[in-house]
Amino acid sequence: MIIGLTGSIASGKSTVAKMLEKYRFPIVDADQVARLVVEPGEPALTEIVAAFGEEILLEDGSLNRKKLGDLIFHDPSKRAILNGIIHPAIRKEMLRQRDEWLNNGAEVVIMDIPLLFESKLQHFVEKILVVSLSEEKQLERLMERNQLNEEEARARISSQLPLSVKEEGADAVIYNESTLEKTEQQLNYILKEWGLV
Ligand SMILES: CC(C)(COP(=O)(O)OP(=O)(O)OC[C@H]1O[C@@H](n2cnc3c(N)ncnc32)[C@H](O)[C@@H]1O)[C@@H](O)C(=O)NCCC(=O)NCCS
Ligand SMILES: Nc1ncnc2c1ncn2[C@@H]1O[C@H](COP(=O)(O)OP(=O)(O)OP(=O)(O)O)[C@@H](O)[C@H]1O
Repeated sequence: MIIGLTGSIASGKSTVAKMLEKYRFPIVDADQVARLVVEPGEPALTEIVAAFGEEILLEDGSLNRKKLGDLIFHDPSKRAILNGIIHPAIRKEMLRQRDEWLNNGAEVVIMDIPLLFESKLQHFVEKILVVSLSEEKQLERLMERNQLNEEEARARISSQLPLSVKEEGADAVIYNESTLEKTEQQLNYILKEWGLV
């Protein structure tokens, strides 16, 4: 079974993915793949420089992620340009990793895809698990984790679809509002319901 794990920025996908590792389910992580495909020498990085200029690189030739983030989270047209360059490469590598796990005999593969709904990738997966929380808590955790001010954090949140829309498209929802123990209990319940543990 292919499970799509999604949510919104800082809703707790990586936290839930870590809990899933305990069950030894293989995980394909879109954020990790997104870093791989922009390493120096990769064609996507060359295209990013062509679109955003040399000043998007750090002195060592690697991508200045902070600078690119500041640009694309404040400007939908720049975000669309970046997505157009990078998403095809991310998708290709994610499917390659998924197929590698399946060919090696995995029965369950978790695909952690933050933009599953925004990029209309529902057909990639058989079940969709959404990690949700209140916007208040999301803002608090995002500001804390990324050391952002409120305006920067709100720009990132509003560059994605509202969690209410994602919950409607989910097969199951985890509310990651309070303790990690409560989150893990919900996860265990869902895995049992789906016959996976
Ligand atoms: C803009 C970049 C360089 C900022 O890097 P940074 O290290 O600050 O953030 P990181 O990559 O850890 O992403 C954090 C979160 O931001 C959100 N996010 C990232 N890119 C986007 C996007 N294009 N649109 C909306 N939300 C996004 C996701 O929730 C993601 O989990 C980076 O996010 C990026 O390359 N984005 C484009 C690729 C992409 O769409 N990734 C999302 C998963 S497919
Ligand atoms: N139940 C919880 N209680 C307290 N802190 C939490 C809880 N769940 C997650 N966090 C913290 O909130 C932050 C966001 O969680 P996490 O990194 O798992 O989100 P994410 O959805 O993977 O984010 P992104 O989309 O940015 O990759 C992290 O700093 C994490 O440690």
